[in-house]
Amino acid sequence: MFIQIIGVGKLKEKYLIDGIAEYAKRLKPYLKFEIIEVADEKAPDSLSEAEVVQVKAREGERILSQIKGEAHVVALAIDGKLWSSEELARELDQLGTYGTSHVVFVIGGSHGLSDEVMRRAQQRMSFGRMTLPHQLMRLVLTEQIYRAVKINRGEPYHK
Ligand SMILES: C[S@@+](CC[C@H](N)C(=O)[O-])C[C@H]1O[C@@H](n2cnc3c(N)ncnc32)[C@H](O)[C@@H]1O
Repeated sequence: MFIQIIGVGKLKEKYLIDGIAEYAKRLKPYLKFEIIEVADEKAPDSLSEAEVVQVKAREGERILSQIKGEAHVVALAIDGKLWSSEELARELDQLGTYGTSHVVFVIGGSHGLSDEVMRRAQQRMSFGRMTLPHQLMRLVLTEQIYRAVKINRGEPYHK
């Protein structure tokens, strides 16, 4: 299986870069894994509602331009469906079983994902009702993908 994560903005914090690199390395024997960073839209801190929609739309265009037609897209959204680690593992397993070999997880920028990206997504996954910084979300998601792989292979990992 080929799994991609698309995130907005360049990762800056060393601890996040190192953490993601560690899980990417652990994933390597099991599947093809890639993180794509699209540019974030430079904007002042205080924006009107219309400006926020515009920022999300521009970032959304960049995200959509990176998604291949056949890819199964999972958008990360606070109000999405809550999945346990076992459910994520099962979803990936089922997708693979029924012929979907390319899964793209999409994480929004600081204002979230555009409606266009949400419409492209086949599924919306929530990590709970708390808002996580989008860059930290990349690390948490990468670890959960690794956990899912270990669950599906029945291999030992942290409980
Ligand atoms: C800082 S959050 C954006 C917050 C924005 N107000 C919103 O409601 O989407 C940036 C991105 O991180 C992801 N994210 C943050 N917390 C999440 C959570 N608890 N579950 C799923 N995704 C989350 C989402 O993709 C979100 O678009």
